[in-house]
Amino acid sequence: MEKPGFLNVIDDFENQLTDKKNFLKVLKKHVSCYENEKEVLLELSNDITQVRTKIDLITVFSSRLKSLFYFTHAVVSLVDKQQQTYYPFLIDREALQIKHRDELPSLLASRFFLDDPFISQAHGSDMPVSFLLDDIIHKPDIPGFLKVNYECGIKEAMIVPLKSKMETIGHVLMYSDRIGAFSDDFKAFISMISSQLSSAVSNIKINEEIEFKEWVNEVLLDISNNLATVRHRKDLLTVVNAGLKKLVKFTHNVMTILDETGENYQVYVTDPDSPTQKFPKYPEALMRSNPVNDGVYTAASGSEGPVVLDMTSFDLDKAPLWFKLNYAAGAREMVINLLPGKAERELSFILFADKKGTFDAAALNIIERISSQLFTAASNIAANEEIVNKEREKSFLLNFSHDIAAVRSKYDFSVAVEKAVKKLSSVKGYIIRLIDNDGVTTSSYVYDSTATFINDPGFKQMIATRFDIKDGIQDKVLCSAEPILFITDQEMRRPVVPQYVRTWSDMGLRKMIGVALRTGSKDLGILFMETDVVNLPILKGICAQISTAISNVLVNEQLITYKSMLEVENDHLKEQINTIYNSAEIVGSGPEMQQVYQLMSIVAKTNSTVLLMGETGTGKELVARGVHKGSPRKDKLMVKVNCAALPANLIESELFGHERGAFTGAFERRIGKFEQAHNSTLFLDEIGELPLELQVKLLRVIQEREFERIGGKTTIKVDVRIIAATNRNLEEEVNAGRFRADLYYRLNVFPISLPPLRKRIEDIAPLANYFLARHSKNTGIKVTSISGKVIQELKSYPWPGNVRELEHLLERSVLLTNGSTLREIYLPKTRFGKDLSVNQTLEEIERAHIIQTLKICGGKIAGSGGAADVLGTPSTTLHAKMKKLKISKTDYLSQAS
Ligand SMILES: Nc1ncnc2c1ncn2[C@@H]1O[C@H](COP(=O)(O)OP(=O)(O)OP(=O)(O)O)[C@@H](O)[C@H]1O
Repeated sequence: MEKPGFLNVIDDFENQLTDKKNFLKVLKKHVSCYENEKEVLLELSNDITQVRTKIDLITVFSSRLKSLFYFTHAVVSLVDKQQQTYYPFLIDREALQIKHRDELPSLLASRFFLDDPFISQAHGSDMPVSFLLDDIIHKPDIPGFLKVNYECGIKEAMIVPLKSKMETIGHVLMYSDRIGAFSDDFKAFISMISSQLSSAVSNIKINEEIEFKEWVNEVLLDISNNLATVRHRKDLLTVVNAGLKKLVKFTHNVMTILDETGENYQVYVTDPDSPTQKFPKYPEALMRSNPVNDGVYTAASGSEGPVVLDMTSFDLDKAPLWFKLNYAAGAREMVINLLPGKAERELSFILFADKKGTFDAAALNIIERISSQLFTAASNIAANEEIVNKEREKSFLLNFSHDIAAVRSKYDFSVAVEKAVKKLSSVKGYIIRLIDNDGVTTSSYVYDSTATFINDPGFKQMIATRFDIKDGIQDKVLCSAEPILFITDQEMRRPVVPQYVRTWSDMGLRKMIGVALRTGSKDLGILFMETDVVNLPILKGICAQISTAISNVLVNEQLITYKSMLEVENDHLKEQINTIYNSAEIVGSGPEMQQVYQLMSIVAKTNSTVLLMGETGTGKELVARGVHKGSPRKDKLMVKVNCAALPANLIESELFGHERGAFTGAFERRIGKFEQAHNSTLFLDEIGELPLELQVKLLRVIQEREFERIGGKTTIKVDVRIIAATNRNLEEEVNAGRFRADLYYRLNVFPISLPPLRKRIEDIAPLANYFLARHSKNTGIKVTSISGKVIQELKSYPWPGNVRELEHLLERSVLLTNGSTLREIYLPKTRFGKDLSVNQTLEEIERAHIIQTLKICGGKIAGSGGAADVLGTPSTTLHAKMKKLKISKTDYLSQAS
């Protein structure tokens, strides 16, 4: 191998071969110099082959080479063949002459073109090239680092090409602040080690590449591990960026998602460090839905893998808002990658950089690898979000159903709805319209009281107006099982625009969702709400519950109205009862009579026919008068006809009147009771006694309210209210053929049964006192009280003649009494069969009384009207007593005495 150092020695040697002595001296010196150089070269060679890292190589330069030659510092640059550039690869920072210059970091990060006037002098050459900086520094396109070196005092530079397989892979750039540093020796020496240096550099580069790849893999693995734990969308980019920022020099990023239609995309998740956050329009950009054919997204669709976009090449005016904001934040290059994998809705991953050329092949490779991990993470998040959403929906609807279950009034309802709807964060306003009773219009029921526009005159008018259901909007909602979305702008283009749509437009309500409110198949109304985001399951759940609540509130409101109506009516009835009770002087306040009063008050005001039933003397006529007095006819006298009192032919005339000469003895025209009772009440007492032939005539008057007098031709129309009374069982009379069924049904419109006195023992004392007071007042006999013994006796008596019998008994007894207290009562003997003797034992009296009562009750012991009932004792007690007193059927089923 030829060694330039050795040749130099020969040259020197040749020059100095002047004499023999000198020759040997020179030879010796040069041989030792050569030996020394050889040794150095060998050592250096050894060192270079040991080089594994940049530091090893730096040591070669800084200690080994510097011990042989003078230079200030050396830099190894590498060539990027593809881009035709070179860039610093290895520097000895300590020795660097320009280490304190501000430009250093940017110079170290820069790339320089191979055709610049500096490197082009040596690139492609096999030998080192040195030159004075003064000679080239003023040339155009001189690289910046050379200028800085020059400014720092560097005077000379040497470029040593590094070659591998005939190709220049880089250069050693050596600098010196002295002219003449790069001697031929130096050049020859560095030439000799240049191929070793090239191998060392390539080894370092390969090592570095391997290490870098391993590191990238490690970082990606880290990201992947961390992504596996991400459950929430908001954490997604934080986790990704923590690793990705180590690998790619992007500034920030964002992910987008397509909507259900596949025609629009919007932000899925943003980088928490995005510089666009500072812009006022940031929230709008977050919410905005952008068409996929907006020019930017279009560039990515259809392409497999990441697409790099030069942001400066877009027309900003036409670009989507998010693009403008990112541009304004300094982004100049972006890469957009549609996430691989089958997702329901396409996701994209977008990264921004402030410098063009940031996203090189290596960066794109990493972005592509991250994208597939992102897809898996997003799928996990989507699954998690679905679970969380379902849970949230469930608990939301549960809370709402709790609130709604407590709703009783419209106010409660509006509070519950407002609370629930406000939780659906995106709702800007809502209104519930209910279908009116006419079934063809709707009216506002409740609306969002917190909305900003509620005081607007247009809104006020909208809630005060009834709108036709068939307006193309409301009917559309009511015909649909699903919520319907109305875009206000589109609806405004209808030929006929409903007034409320204009109000939506004026209020800035852009998108209105209409949902039918119905229970079962019955439509109640519509919920309109303005919202961007609709959670269909929640909306449907809310509407189902709202519908139930509305129908409950409406029913409740109706009940409250009815209740207050009933209360008013009840008060009125009570008043009427009092009037009737007082004016008719009906005595008795026991439950049986209370019921009678109740019925009287209900029927009094009407024109209904009343049928009074009850034993003789129970007060049927009194009640008839009470009903009349409580009726609007009270100002006219009630007319009474006793159907039992007259023979059939006379009753007819009595009822309908006759014309003169109608029959023998009819000397004058007679006005019948029906005519007399015109505009008043006709009381037909003892109706059960009415002869059958007259029953037909009566039936006609009752049905047609018209009749003719006997012998008369003109039909007389009357307005008569009929109250009939009987002590017979009319049903039995009908069955026996003695009473016409049709008349019975005509009369039995409003039956009132008067209880016998024995069934209302509690009324006996008040009645007795009442009659006593009345009688003593009428007769002037001052008997003012009744002894307890007498009251007891009165209570024990069965009163077959009822109140009338009591009234008469009191009359008689008062006449026979001395003193102011009635102490003796003269109950009819016949009822007990024989006089009660003072000689009788209590047991005998009791036995006789029970037998007598059993006889009156026809042998009936238990049940209504039975002896136990009359005696006011439980039937079991009566049975026991009868057994004890040896009362058998023969005692009471024989002829009643
Ligand atoms: N609850 C009462 N309070 C005061 N007096 C009463 C009461 N019930 C009946 N009387 C009196 O008893 C008598 C008989 O009553 P009333 O003529 O109304 O009975 P009635 O059922 O129509 O009898 P009849 O079937 O025999 O015609 C009357 O003098 C009446 O004033």
